[in-house]
Amino acid sequence: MTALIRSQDLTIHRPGTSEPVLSHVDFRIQPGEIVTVVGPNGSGKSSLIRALLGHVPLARGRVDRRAGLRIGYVPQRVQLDTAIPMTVRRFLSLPRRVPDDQAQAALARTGVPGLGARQLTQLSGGQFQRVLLARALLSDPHLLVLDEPTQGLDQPGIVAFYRLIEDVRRQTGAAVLMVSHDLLVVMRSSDRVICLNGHVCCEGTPQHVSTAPEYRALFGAGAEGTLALYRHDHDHHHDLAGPEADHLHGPGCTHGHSPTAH
Ligand SMILES: Nc1ncnc2c1ncn2[C@@H]1O[C@H](COP(=O)(O)OP(=O)(O)OP(=O)(O)O)[C@@H](O)[C@H]1O
Repeated sequence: MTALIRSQDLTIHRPGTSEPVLSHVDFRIQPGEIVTVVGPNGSGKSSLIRALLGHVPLARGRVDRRAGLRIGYVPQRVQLDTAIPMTVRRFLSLPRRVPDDQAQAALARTGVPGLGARQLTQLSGGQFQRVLLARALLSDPHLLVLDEPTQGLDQPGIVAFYRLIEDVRRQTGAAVLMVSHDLLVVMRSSDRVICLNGHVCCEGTPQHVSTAPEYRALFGAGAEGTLALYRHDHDHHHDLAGPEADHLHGPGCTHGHSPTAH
């Protein structure tokens, strides 16, 4: 298998119910690819990530991970016990002790050299995200998985963080799977974008997706960034001014298209 991770018909239910959170997701990520998952709140982005990592049970379908695959994961939320003082250096050695030179190299690579002695609670949001990324890089991963890595950052911080991700990909060759709400930056930085709303609504290269009329219908005319994400509704009809072939539907995609809708 050339893909690092592949899912077929991935379906997950809300725990203890038969209510689907995600249905029939066919997914794959190739070595070196940057793939970003976008979608409204509650659309199943984090659930997809967790299912691909094997952290939640599947109701149906399968996930295959390449044998020996090393993954560096930055979860959406990291609970810090602020009552326990912890330096960046110590944090980098959790759960596995790493030598000083590796810790320093990881911090340097993510643009925060010399922060080792700093308390975690004294970091800015952007510095903390970079420390999390440094920790994820310590295992020399084939695949970096980042769930909303730029939440809480301002616009320059977001742009700088994505630039860093691209640098890391270039330097290490690691593939990157990200969840993001930062549509404009996503469009610039990703090889492929997947739009979820309980199922795969559409996917493709950013260039392809951003020029498709269906993209404008999904994300707003002009695709004016983050706000546009909240304006689309996949279970409404989409404006169909172009060839429908430009808009790839996942299996189970239930929304219709109409030249007159919206
Ligand atoms: N452990 C859980 N128990 C019950 N429901 C859950 C659990 N985890 C997720 N869900 C539900 O599954 C749905 C998808 O949640 P998920 O966190 O995957 O969405 P998301 O797209 O990542 O959202 P956001 O953009 O807000 O982070 C939501 O309706 C959520 O309430």
